[in-house]
Amino acid sequence: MFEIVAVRGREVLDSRGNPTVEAEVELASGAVGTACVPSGASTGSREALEKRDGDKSRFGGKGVLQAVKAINEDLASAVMGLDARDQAFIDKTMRELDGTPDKSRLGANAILAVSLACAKAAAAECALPLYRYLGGAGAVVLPVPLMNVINGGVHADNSLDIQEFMLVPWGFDSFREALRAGVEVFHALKAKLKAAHHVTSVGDEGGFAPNLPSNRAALEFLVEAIQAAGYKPGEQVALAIDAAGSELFTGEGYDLAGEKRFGLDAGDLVATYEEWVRDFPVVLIEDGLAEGDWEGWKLLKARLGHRVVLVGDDIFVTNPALIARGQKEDVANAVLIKLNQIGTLSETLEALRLTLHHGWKAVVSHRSGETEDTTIADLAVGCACGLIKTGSASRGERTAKYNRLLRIEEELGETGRFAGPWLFARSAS
Ligand SMILES: O=C(O)[C@@H](CO)OP(=O)(O)O
Ligand SMILES: [Mg+2]
Repeated sequence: MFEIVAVRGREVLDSRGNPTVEAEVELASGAVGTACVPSGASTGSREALEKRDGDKSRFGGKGVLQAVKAINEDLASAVMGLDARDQAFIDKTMRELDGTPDKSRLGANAILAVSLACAKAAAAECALPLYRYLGGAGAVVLPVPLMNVINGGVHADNSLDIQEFMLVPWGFDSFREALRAGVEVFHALKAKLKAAHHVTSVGDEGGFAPNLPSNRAALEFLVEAIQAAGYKPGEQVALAIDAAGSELFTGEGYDLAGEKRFGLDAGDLVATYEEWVRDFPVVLIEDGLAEGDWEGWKLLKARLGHRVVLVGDDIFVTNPALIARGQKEDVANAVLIKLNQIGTLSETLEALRLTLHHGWKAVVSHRSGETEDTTIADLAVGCACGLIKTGSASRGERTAKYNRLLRIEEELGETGRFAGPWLFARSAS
């Protein structure tokens, strides 16, 4: 009954109003799995390739009809008849059919959509929720949400250099309470920004996008908002940033243009982060440096690795080979996990295994261009990694993931465990 009998692709829209790919996989039993793929703006150069039509007469060239065609023709005939539970074999078959290292012939967007739809169809046929299908009996850990409440960089039209300022509501007993605290801080932040005559329109991931005079000002606002909402900064709600270092790098140095600081070297930037970590409850820094600056990353790890979670996004692009190199060269202690950076579920699971087995942390992540698809919520619970990054609580494509986690927590009942307390305890020790 797990035999794949039909595969359909279609062009749908993402949260930025750009086209993206959806796939449906149908099994002999009639069970159907549907998956949409997201799309990034601050992409790593070594990410698997998202295929776009380039035909300017449709969506300014961003259409995905070629990827849809690849699903309906090439991928459909390759996976038809296979057992949907054989995820690794299905993904290997699609990879080999594509034949390129970056999945550029058929498109990583096409391949990932089919890969995820297979898993969802198989889970449905097993009558299991996706997180249980992926993670088995141990899938009981609810992740700490990294809530991006101030947007800058390429995700917003403002002067902030740092792409994401996030809340880390970890000092709570349940995901529900942690999310509530994050949302209350979000509202307190809005009131504070308004009172200071800043705009409260939101960026791509639903965080506010004010024109603050400096990155420190953003951190100050956040600490004040945590207090105004009645929480203890650091202990209950900590802070995190994604500097998106590759976007700050000009080829010669790093620019914090909003602060009028230009041509910084890695040492200057690391010193700046050290000051922020000293003065604010910043517990996690993602992409502190550019993807090619491995020496800079080593410096960052040596200086802050003992007390801060240092997450590699563009530098690793969810690629097992790059993660292995990063572990060998000791450049970070955590990895951002994005399904569409690598392009299949199996390779994503391999990246997760490699990361967690090495004692590093993994953060399952959305993209800045998202859809209503909630796969990452189930993946975060399924792999029990304890951390998810999926934006703020003011846009439907982000709340879809949070709401899915609320439902999973309810379903798990007393057996569910929120990761916050042990993450906090480990960082405090
Ligand atoms: O840099 C990031 O981590 C992501 C998601 O927040 O952004 P994008 O999807 O634009 O790469
Ligand atoms: Mg990032």
